[in-house]
Amino acid sequence: MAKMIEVDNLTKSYGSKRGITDVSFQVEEGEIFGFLGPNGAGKSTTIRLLMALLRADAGTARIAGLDSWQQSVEVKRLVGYLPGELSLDPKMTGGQILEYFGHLRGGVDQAYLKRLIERLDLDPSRKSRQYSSGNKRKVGIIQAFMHRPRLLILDEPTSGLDPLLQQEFDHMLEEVRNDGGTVFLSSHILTEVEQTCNRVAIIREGQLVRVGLIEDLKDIKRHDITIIFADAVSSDLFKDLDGVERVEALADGRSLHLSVQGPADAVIKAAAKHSVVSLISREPSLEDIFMHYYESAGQTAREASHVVQ
Ligand SMILES: Nc1ncnc2c1ncn2[C@@H]1O[C@H](COP(=O)(O)OP(=O)(O)OP(=O)(O)O)[C@@H](O)[C@H]1O
Repeated sequence: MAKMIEVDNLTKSYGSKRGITDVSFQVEEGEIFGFLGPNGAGKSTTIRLLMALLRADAGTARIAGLDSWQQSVEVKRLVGYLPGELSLDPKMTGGQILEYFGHLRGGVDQAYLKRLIERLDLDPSRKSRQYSSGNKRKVGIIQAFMHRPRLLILDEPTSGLDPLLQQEFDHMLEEVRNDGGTVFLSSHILTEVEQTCNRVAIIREGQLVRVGLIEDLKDIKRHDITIIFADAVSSDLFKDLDGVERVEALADGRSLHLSVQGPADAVIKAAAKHSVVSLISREPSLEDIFMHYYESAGQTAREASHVVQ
């Protein structure tokens, strides 16, 4: 399959501040590729280098075989780009802004644009200064999709979108996938990337720590589960179960807090033998997951062994 994105040893520092170092990965045409990392990891820097909004200190970025920096005009033509922070003219309405982007690009199918506006439930008649951050994000998403680009580069596209709109956005990605389009999207939320992407690169402190299939993320996937029982239940009943890494008995004597890696099946079955008042499961932040996963002394070897393209 053709390579849509090829990044080779891309490096950028901001003076003495770290940006990204030696980042290399490839995205095939037709992939929905996730770029996952905690805040400040270097996602936006990588994306801005891909879009030639920044110049690399070293390394290259190519899109559809074109050099991002040398052939930036051609590159921008074939990409739909959603920046992390979109600045919109506060005096213009959403509709005027989209019309303006449409003129710049040319050839925008007006019926498709209208459908996108309806699907994301945007009121295009309001001035952008009146828009909430979620509405601004909608304008950004629509302008990225509106000319049906071969490649979508989306920097944290769903931040600020409510869950229903996130679902609609997922459908839009699915349609792009079915039409053979390619998507590169960044996120700091593991579950979000899991739901929409087939492959993922993980960046941490400016360096790639992994590139692989979503299925291969099982070992870093964790859940924090809190179970409140009707009566006291000993933590010993849970500590040796499959996937349980840690159990803590809370001060009320009836609640347990567990950190579970992988499926929670064994925990749920063990809990069901008792009277459960409530069970709350949440995904820890990527920062927490990384802190746990990479805290061992063999960090470098472990990271290096996972960078498989
Ligand atoms: N213009 C800049 N000047 C100085 N340092 C910067 C600049 N832009 C980014 N950095 C630094 O580069 C590193 C990577 O930032 P980047 O914005 O690429 O991360 P990110 O993964 O996109 O995170 P976020 O989701 O918080 O934007 C951070 O340490 C950040 O402080």
